[in-house]
Amino acid sequence: MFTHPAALGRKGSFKRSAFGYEKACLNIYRSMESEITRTEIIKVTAKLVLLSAFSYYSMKWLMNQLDPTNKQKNQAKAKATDLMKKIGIQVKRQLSEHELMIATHLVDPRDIKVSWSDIAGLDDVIEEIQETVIFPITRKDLLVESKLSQPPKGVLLHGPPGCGKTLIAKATAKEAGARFINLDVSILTDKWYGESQKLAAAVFSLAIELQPCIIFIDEIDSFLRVRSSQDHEATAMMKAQFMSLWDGLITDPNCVVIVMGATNRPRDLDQAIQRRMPSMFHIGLPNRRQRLQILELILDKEPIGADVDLEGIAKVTETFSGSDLHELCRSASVYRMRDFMRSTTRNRAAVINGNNRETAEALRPINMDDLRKSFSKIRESKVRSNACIVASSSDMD
Ligand SMILES: Nc1ncnc2c1ncn2[C@@H]1O[C@H](COP(=O)(O)OP(=O)(O)OP(=O)(O)O)[C@@H](O)[C@H]1O
Repeated sequence: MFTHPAALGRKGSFKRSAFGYEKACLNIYRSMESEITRTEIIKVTAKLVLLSAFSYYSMKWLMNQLDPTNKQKNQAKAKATDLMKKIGIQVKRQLSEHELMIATHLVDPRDIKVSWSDIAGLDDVIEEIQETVIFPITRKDLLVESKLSQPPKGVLLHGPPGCGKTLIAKATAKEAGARFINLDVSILTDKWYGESQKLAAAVFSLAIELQPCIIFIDEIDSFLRVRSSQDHEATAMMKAQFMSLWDGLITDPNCVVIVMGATNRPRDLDQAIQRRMPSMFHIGLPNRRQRLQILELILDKEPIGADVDLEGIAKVTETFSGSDLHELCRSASVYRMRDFMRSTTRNRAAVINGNNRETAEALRPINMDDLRKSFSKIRESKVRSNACIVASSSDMD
């Protein structure tokens, strides 16, 4: 209990110290007696508020200056805002800076030039994708009662390179009228741990905000391959986090967000990922009938000579992917341009001077010889890269 010094005894040294103490207390009493005015309280409070605000913004500014990704974030913000304006996306809430970084990977549907009519020989796959992925998105109204007719939350396109996986993914986004995030996973893996986690979370929160939305991950195996004990701890945690965010989509039946992956090595994919991608489509090397359809499509609008035998080319191009067939036709087309340029100096000048009309009128159609030469060239380069090709250009005859 407090005892007033005046109440204490005043004897010897104790008397002296008690006297000092008494004096100090009296000073305190006096200062307490002097009244603190209301204005002074307001002034002090205002000073404190200003000081706190100044410290907060100074710290924030300092942190921004020290953040090495600050410039990148600002550029991403500007780019994403422009892109969303262009696409006509209006979000209900303010996007976080990580969501804006992911939004730079959005694809404007008007920029997707690929539709089903640009893909040949894959009618069965297209039909199945239409039934399982596209109609549940576009005809949601018809299927509102059913919990079983939701689009799958994961779709895997797998098969050898150059056979049309990316074409299918793009056409799916276009035909479904869905927003399309073409996720470059290096944006997640190149960042330090905390940042990667925020970005991974942003992928899903942005997709949910923009739904219906397709998150496309090309070469998904490089990101979500079988987990091993050699995985860096941060990588393992990142995969686990990605999967748990994905599970969030799966448990919400009304959410129309689909993760679509493409891979050349489906076996390298983690089993847990395969389970989350119940719709799997194999896009294999085209067979003879499919190769013919692809050649017909590629050369549809090109001038081709009467001697061109597409059946013959389809026959000998076993192990050619759609991409190889495209290259075969492109390089055949170069031969006719080369012939034209080498025939006269006037023609050469017409090409160099950009006289398009004169050049187009004088160019001969692509003939079988162009295609033969082109085939030999590609076959040779495939043999060099250890591809197994048994046919030769003479088999075309
Ligand atoms: N079925 C097809 N119909 C028409 N063109 C095709 C077809 N398949 C492939 N192509 C041609 O090959 C090119 C490459 O195809 P795409 O990028 O879709 O292959 P991919 O399977 O995704 O390859 P990768 O695994 O290397 O990414 C296309 O731009 C197109 O010119």
